[in-house]
Amino acid sequence: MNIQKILVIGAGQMGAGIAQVCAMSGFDVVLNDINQESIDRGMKTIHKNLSRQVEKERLTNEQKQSVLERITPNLALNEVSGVDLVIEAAVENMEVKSNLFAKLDSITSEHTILATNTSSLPITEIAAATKRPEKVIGMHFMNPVPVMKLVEIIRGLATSDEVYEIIEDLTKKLNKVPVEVNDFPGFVSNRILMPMINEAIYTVYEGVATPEAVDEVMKLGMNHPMGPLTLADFIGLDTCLYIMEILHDGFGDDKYRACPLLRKYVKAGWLGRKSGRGFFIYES
Ligand SMILES: CC(=O)CC(=O)SCCNC(=O)CCNC(=O)[C@H](O)C(C)(C)COP(=O)(O)OP(=O)(O)OC[C@H]1O[C@@H](n2cnc3c(N)ncnc32)[C@H](O)[C@@H]1OP(=O)(O)O
Ligand SMILES: NC(=O)C1=CN([C@@H]2O[C@H](COP(=O)(O)OP(=O)(O)OC[C@H]3O[C@@H](n4cnc5c(N)ncnc54)[C@H](OP(=O)(O)O)[C@@H]3O)[C@@H](O)[C@H]2O)C=CC1
Repeated sequence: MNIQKILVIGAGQMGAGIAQVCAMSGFDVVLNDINQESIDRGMKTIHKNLSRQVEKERLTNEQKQSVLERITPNLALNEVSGVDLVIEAAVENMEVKSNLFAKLDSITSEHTILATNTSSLPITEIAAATKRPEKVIGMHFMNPVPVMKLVEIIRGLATSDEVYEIIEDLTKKLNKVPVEVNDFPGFVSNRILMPMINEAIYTVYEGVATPEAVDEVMKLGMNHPMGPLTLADFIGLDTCLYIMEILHDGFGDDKYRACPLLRKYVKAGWLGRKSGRGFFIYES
């Protein structure tokens, strides 16, 4: 199948990044969200990223304009047609994703592949909300999408070989590197990354060190590009908490219990960079 038109759902940090890289690789993109403000914010981020590429003389102004023209913002899923692939990047919540996939199943053409950028939820369960589980697949991009090379590709129980190959091929066309992993909570990336972030939060919670000190240790001592608490703020503390809960629930092992300090911050609306405050404070 020849993919030409891609619908990206959710214009948050991941959806905007995915829309940008798809448009930069020549695909027509529809960027959907339930909220006009999120669409505006997402489009502004894409503009900013492309302008930086123009300043660095990696793109011409004309190329920037044609990338932008390939992205159509959208607030009404029912109005979208002719889509070959959907990449869903809405909030990390099974109920939201199941409802979305059931709706997508009823409004898209029979040939349309339905991919999810979920960072931890079971692909098989999301696929079960549709009547086309063979066409449902996990396509897990990393943040920031325009920079990070990896895409984890996850088959659900029923995902067909043909769909897997189409998505692997598409990932390469987006200049990313596909790595296939099995459908287990958190896949590989977040099964390893998130317990480290959670442990960094426990280290602060138990008074072992300040957030600044924890991050310095991991940056200077382990050569991580960002300390784990800066990274948690960057990912979004709400998303980190959802992922820990999915790991805890999915494996039933207390080693994945979310730190109470993480819960407290999320309850306070301290979601990290996107809300202006998390472990650190950010200027907007
Ligand atoms: C939660 C999940 O499910 C899975 C996940 O995504 S987990 C998160 C995975 N991501 C990470 O671990 C990121 C860790 N951090 C990093 O790799 C680096 O800090 C970083 C790439 C984000 C920034 O790199 P840096 O060297 O510290 O900063 P900087 O020099 O400003 O940026 C490097 C490049 O990235 C670009 N960049 C940085 N942040 C960006 C953003 N948010 N969006 C787009 N581009 C960005 C810069 O423009 C720059 O590009 P050029 O080299 O082309 O000029
Ligand atoms: N943050 C990260 O580092 C990574 C996240 N992911 C995954 O990507 C997904 C998105 O995360 P992220 O971009 O960080 O989250 P954000 O909170 O930045 O963005 C999510 C966006 O989706 C919108 N949304 C919520 N429900 C719907 C819906 N039913 N239809 C359309 N849009 C909807 C939200 O609108 P509103 O704000 O109005 O609720 C928001 O604009 C999650 O599944 C997450 O686990 C994957 C890899 C990395």
